[in-house]
Amino acid sequence: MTATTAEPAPAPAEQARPWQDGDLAVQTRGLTKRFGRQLAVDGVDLAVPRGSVFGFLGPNGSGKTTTIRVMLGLASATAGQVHLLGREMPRHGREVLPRVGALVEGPGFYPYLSGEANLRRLDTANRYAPGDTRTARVAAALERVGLSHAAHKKVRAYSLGMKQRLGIANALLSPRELLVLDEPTNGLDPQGTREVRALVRSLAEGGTTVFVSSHLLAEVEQMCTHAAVMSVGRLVAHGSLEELRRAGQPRVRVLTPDPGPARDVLARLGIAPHDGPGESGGGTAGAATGDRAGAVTAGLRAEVGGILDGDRATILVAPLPDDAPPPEDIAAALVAAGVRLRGFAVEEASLEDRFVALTGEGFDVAQ
Ligand SMILES: Nc1ncnc2c1ncn2[C@@H]1O[C@H](COP(=O)(O)OP(=O)(O)OP(=O)(O)O)[C@@H](O)[C@H]1O
Repeated sequence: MTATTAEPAPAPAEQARPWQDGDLAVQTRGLTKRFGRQLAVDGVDLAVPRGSVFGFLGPNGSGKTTTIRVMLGLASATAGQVHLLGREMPRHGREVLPRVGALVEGPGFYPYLSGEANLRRLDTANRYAPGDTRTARVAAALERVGLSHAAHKKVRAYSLGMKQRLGIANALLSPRELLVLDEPTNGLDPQGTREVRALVRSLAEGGTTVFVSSHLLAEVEQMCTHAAVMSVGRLVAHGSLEELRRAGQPRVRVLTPDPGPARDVLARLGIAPHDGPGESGGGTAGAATGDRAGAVTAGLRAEVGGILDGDRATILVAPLPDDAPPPEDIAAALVAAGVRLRGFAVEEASLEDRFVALTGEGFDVAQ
């Protein structure tokens, strides 16, 4: 279909795997896009369940917009295939695209026209949109995004958040089975961000599949039921948020004035603590893993209260391998070896830990 001959054909087993078109709003296989020598999208296999709010997460430049543009037929793939709403793209674009609303790099609005006049103009340009229902559809779309009060205001007087919502209203002018929103909260202030996130959630409640890209992990956690994570053009994780959380490696956290012997015991059990700054001064616990550990350190300090007085203590943090003994046995082994314990915890990895581990980059977790 979209593929050129630049890449090898898929293996026979790949071709035999059936497309799950009944259940999936978007499915890609081996999707690849090259710009000259740069591989912007590298063999991406996406499966977006119908009815999901699907977060497409990745740092800047990881290939999200390029994937979206190829998905929608705005750019051609170098190799690979895309099915949108069960139909192969771009071959069936004419049939499929009227059922897909998209906000990619924002539509061009005329600043000297009102929001309503802009939507009418864009709807007129859509040859699939029936003219006799235009007025009602424009009013309904403005209402849907909470812009009825500003319908007759010139767009140049709109805030960035209002413009973004107008862009979403444009995507909603016709009934849509799938909405594709590329970084819809980018550049918005906190109020605009909250409005757009609430809007995305409410759109999904109506049964529309929403595919939303973001570089903000917190945003995806708040809005989405499923997510895929991109890193340097490749898909590095994919699934429901629950599955992604479960896939994280739990870790053990030990607060002790005896870090040396504690390390030895952990090592005997096949558990290797991260190298941290080691012991801290001033009678407080030492942070072992940088910024995030700072918050945890404060928590532990509160937990152990006054017993830290006058002593030095260290927090050791280590990922727990699958075959590690149960937590009670680890604690017992530490105590049996004479390690004095002031705190001991086994905790699940957060999604943030997991994604940082997968992409090798920090996500902006603000907002
Ligand atoms: N038209 C183009 N020509 C050449 N390189 C491009 C083009 N479009 C994107 N790229 C490159 O492809 C890579 C992926 O870019 P893309 O915009 O898809 O990433 P992204 O994850 O959407 O990032 P951002 O959040 O910053 O938009 C980047 O290195 C980018 O510079």
